[in-house]
Amino acid sequence: MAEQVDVVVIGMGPGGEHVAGRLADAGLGVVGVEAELVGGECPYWACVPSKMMIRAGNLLAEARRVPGMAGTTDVRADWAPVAARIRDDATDDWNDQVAADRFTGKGGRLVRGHGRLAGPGRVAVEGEQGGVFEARHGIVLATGSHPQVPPVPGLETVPYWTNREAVAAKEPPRSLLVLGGGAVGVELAQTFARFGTQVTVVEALDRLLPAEEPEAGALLERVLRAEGLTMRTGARATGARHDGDAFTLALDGGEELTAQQLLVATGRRAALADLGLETIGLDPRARSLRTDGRMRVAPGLWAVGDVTGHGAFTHVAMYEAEIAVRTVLGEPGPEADYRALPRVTFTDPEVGAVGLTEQQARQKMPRVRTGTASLPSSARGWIHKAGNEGFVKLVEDADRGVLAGATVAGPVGGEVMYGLAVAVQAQVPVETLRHMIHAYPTFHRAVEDALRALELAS
Ligand SMILES: Cc1cc2nc3c(=O)[nH]c(=O)nc-3n(C[C@H](O)[C@H](O)[C@H](O)COP(=O)(O)OP(=O)(O)OC[C@H]3O[C@@H](n4cnc5c(N)ncnc54)[C@H](O)[C@@H]3O)c2cc1C
Ligand SMILES: NC(=O)c1ccc[n+]([C@@H]2O[C@H](COP(=O)([O-])OP(=O)(O)OC[C@H]3O[C@@H](n4cnc5c(N)ncnc54)[C@H](O)[C@@H]3O)[C@@H](O)[C@H]2O)c1
Repeated sequence: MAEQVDVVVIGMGPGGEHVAGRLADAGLGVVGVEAELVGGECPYWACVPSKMMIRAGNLLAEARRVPGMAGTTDVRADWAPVAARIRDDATDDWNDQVAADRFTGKGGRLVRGHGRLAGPGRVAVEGEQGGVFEARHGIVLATGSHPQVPPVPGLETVPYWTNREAVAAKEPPRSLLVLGGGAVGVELAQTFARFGTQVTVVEALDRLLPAEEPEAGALLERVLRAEGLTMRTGARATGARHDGDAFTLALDGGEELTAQQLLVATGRRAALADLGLETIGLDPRARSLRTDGRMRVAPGLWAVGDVTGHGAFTHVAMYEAEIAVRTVLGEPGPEADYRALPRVTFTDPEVGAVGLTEQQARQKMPRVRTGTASLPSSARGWIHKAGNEGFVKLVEDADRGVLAGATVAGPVGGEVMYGLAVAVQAQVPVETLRHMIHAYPTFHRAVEDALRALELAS
């Protein structure tokens, strides 16, 4: 016998927790189904602990920049406070009681177990608290994503790390192979290297962060090499093995790389395989769920977060969650709009980007102009000196005279990018940006230089 409720949310990561909490606050009878920890990947194994690691690594890097700028330092890295902070402050030793109480405190009902669709409007939950629920208003799918592991022969048999083991590490490995030079790979590679790990990054494509502007990947590769990391871009792994002590990756061309640990950071795959999608006529092998502007997948079924394929970011999950909430509650508001989607890779230099890259814009728009300015040659970059690498790149839809995208790499690049995100979202004319006053001597003044370069571009 199915239990009648208003809404069932499957997956209580950032997206699902937001939907479930807001709907419970609004007085609906909400069941939140969670197989692991309420809060999902972001607070326990991803954004939050990785940014704590990065903060610690950045402190070390800044201290190492003191000589020649402000005296002398004797820097001895210690992972213990990082591991303790992740265990105690970030994850409560991977215990979600606070998050669970936050949801039930709003009147929600948390059901721990694996949820699966069981026909239209029905969810079956496996687990001690399991059962079958019939949702009067509808069901929200927010099951997030899993690491995608490439079919490298031997890889499936070795005890590699994913982001989960990396953020839970009690000490940094002596040496680390990082397979994949995307956001996870470069953030963690740089951090461990700053704590003394010998790091080699293996990226199949010809540059790091291949989804971003090529200039960003080139800059990061240069900086990471200068920090002592080994880079193998354009390298395909053809085999993996582990002899009990060390991992070996064979590359096409015959080279073999060996290290104490191997981190696989080759992308994520939406968690859709075991969700009963076939019971409502959807393909369980789909890479993502197709949603309309109000996050609807089908009548009475919504999806938010990594499963929608609009960008595997917490801010996307929460943005979509709020739209889904408004849809369920019948509240007015704009539909989802991804034109000004911001991304920040928290390396040092930080890579902030919004909207389209130049290549994406050229595929969509008849006339594109770009303008780039170098940060070290701006007044603030020159003053900043050590650690000033970076640039601003603007991509203009030249027929409309508005920005289609922008990238800011450099110190606090993600923060500097915000002004440009507003410009992309609000379609501020480039002519208006050109006549703004940019405070002196800020990093964002390099935007003015990039606007000048844009004007000179044909
Ligand atoms: C190392 C790393 C660093 C990152 N850093 C950032 C960052 O700095 N900024 C940023 O914006 N994003 C970052 N991300 C991405 C971010 O973590 C995700 O985009 C975000 O967590 C997605 O939220 P979600 O709600 O869609 O899914 P998830 O966080 O994946 O949560 C999904 C939840 O659903 C549960 N679940 C799945 N299937 C079922 C089922 N059938 N039944 C019950 N429960 C189920 C899971 O247990 C999980 O708790 C990072 C990712 C990684 C890997
Ligand atoms: N700061 C942030 O916001 C942040 C940080 C980390 C992760 N994330 C999110 O999580 C997602 C997943 O991150 P990710 O870095 O795992 O994925 P990704 O898709 O960003 O990068 C994966 C990289 O691995 C490479 N690759 C794939 N197969 C390979 C192989 N066989 N050999 C060598 N390289 C291979 C790809 O070319 C790509 O460069 C990101 O796209 C992002 O949405 C965000």
